[in-house]
Amino acid sequence: MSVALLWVVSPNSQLSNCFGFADSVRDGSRLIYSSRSVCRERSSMFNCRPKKGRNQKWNACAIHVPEISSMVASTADEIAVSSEEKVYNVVLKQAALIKEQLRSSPDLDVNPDLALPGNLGLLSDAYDRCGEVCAEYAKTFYLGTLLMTPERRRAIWAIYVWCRRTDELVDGPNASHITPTALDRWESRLEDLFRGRPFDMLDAALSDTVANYRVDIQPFRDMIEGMRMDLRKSRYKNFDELYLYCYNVAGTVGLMSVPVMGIAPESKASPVSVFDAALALGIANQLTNILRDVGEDARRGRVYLPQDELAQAGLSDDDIFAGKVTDKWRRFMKSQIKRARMFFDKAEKGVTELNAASRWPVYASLLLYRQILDEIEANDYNNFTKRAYVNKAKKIAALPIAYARSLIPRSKKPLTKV
Ligand SMILES: CC(C)=CCC/C(C)=C/CC/C(C)=C/CC/C(C)=C/[C@@H]1[C@@H](COP(=O)(O)OP(=O)(O)O)[C@]1(C)CC/C=C(\C)CC/C=C(\C)CCC=C(C)C
Ligand SMILES: [Mn+2]
Repeated sequence: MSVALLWVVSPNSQLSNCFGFADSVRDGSRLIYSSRSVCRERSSMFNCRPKKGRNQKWNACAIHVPEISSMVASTADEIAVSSEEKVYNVVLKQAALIKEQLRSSPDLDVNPDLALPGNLGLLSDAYDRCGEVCAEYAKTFYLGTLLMTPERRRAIWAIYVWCRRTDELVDGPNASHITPTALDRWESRLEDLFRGRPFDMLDAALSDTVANYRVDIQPFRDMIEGMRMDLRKSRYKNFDELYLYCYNVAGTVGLMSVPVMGIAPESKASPVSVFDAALALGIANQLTNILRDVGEDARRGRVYLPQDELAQAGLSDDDIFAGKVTDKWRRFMKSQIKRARMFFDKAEKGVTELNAASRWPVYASLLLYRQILDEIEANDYNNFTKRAYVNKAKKIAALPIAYARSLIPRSKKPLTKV
């Protein structure tokens, strides 16, 4: 006989609340847990974790938050490890690396000159080239990086360029020739550059960056895994699967960036909560990207929206291919937008914990990307034939707002205490 332990860990307080035990848990008429099967509701706002009781093995935890949760179900006593849990383990590892660094050299978050002296000129050219690529592909973001210290700025450019090149493998002009083997080769190049053996000058810039900052290889490997997912998959069963994809292709960017951007020395937030906020920004951006590109992706035979949520809304792939904005579609989109906004809200709380000079580009990208959701609404949810975009005037207006917000001191109530 198994029971459900209703366990909620609030991400903002790290307080755990046990809500009690049950044989079955229902949300209205929907059974979300029964003692005969293990069903776990996942949510990003509430970390549900299984706990062992004194005599009982608690099989599940459950709390239903319809807008942000999805279900991972398995049979018998086995507990399926959700994507959120897998990703959270990566977050914990990144936070541990930063903590270790703060312990060993609390005042020095950059180890400035690990580069070989003879190569400094070449290295500087390599970083300059990264800056040029960044300016070409992401002008606003590039402008934002100019406020950062020169060391941080060039390191972020190097990360940007590696991410852009990785994305181009599956999204660029040669995408149709990209095979899993090509991605394996890209991954061994990554391993090499982390060992100080870069393949080309752009890799050399990243090689130098990862030698100078506590940047872990795992998020980079995971991004390549996201690209593999794009090669083998064009449907996502539920939000759990989509969450993993979003982590791989975008949440990873947040995890790579925090060690370079730096946590403010006066921050009282735990490194875990800052990485968690960075992860949330990546997830929010990717969810927004998916909501913006529904029509475009469908024309490439891809549907990133969770299949189970579509079905619950009475929709199917055919409705997406038909591309008709109906009330059902509007309702569905409203709930998807709501979830994306929740991730943005979570991310926003973390921005002020970053080093002051790194906040502006992050805030700017958050405000600009979040506005795409407003534009989808303004288009009456027609993301089949209309591309939601933020016009130049709105973009320009967002920049001083982002700047002003990045100057506001950290909130008195930190994300989570250390
Ligand atoms: C300040 C800032 C934004 C820093 C990030 C710099 C950086 C290294 C960016 C790399 C971005 C990149 C090229 C990712 C490859 C995969 C990809 C294309 C992801 C999509 C980006 C949007 O790009 P676009 O609109 O051009 O999409 P299309 O290719 O046209 O479809 C993504 C949607 C996600 C990118 C993810 C981020 C920008 C997350 C950034 C998070 C942080 C910097 C963490 C901030 C820290 C806290 C505490 C909030
Ligand atoms: Mn897209």
